Amino acid sequence: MAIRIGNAPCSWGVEFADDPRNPPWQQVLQDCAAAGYRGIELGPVGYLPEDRSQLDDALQKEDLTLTAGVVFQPFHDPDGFADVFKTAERTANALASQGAQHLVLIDSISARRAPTAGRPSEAEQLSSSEWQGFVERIKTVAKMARDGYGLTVSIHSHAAGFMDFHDELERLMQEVDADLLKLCIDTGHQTYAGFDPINFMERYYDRLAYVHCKDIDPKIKADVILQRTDFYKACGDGIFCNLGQGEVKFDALHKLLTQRGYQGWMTVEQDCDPLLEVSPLSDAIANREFLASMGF
Ligand SMILES: O=C1C[C@@H](O)[C@H](O)[C@@H](O)C1=O
Repeated sequence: MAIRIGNAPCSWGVEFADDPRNPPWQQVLQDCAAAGYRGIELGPVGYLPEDRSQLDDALQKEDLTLTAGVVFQPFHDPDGFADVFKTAERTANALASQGAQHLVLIDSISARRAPTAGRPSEAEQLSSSEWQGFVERIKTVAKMARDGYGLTVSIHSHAAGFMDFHDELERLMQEVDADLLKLCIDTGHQTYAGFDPINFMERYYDRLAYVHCKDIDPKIKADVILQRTDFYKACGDGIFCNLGQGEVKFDALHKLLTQRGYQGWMTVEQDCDPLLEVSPLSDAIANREFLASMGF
């Protein structure tokens, strides 16, 4: 199996399954296939049909494979964990029923962290007991998905959550068993957080399970850091740009992945705000063409 390229519903602005601004899911599958991708992520569970045969038919119609799913939820919040766990189980079930391998865990955006996205030295830290609970909740979900559904579970750092900056990801890697928790590198979020995703990937290559491809506009990043802009405004300002137009070194990514013989999916994600003037289909086409020009 060579490197295969997929996309994800968030590139069409889909972040919450019940958001009335979401495009019809059939449209997303159709666009994704038309733009040249062979795989699609699940998106927030409940957006794509949870009925197995309905989803089967829809994927087959577009010649798409379901690749992975994210649990983008507040792992930092002990009071919300029952809901997080239920969402994770539904996601794991939907993935396993389609034979998708990857479950990706992401601590969602917190009001305590959004104001300091991109600025590790100013960001509020979890207390030591909060951190312990946070790690336990990640482990609990990972065990459920690995042992109950046979999935490969990885952590994904994300701007404005409590698993974002280099030291946090490093600490988690050290504290959680490699058999339980793998790594999903997101080239955009790690660049936004101020560290080099390719270096980190190289260091932890043995734990690399899956890759998300995003790019970051360096001028907008510099400006949001200087102006102390919060995460939401940074997204609205267009910090996540088309692949190849930002500072991520996709040539180095290609070199590393091919040298190491990476086999599996790599997913393009270009988060967009559906309230702005966006063109997900043309962005998806441009991103696929760019990756092809890099040898992917
Ligand atoms: O993996 C991801 C899931 C998305 O829904 C999220 O908004 C995005 O930033 C991301 O990296």
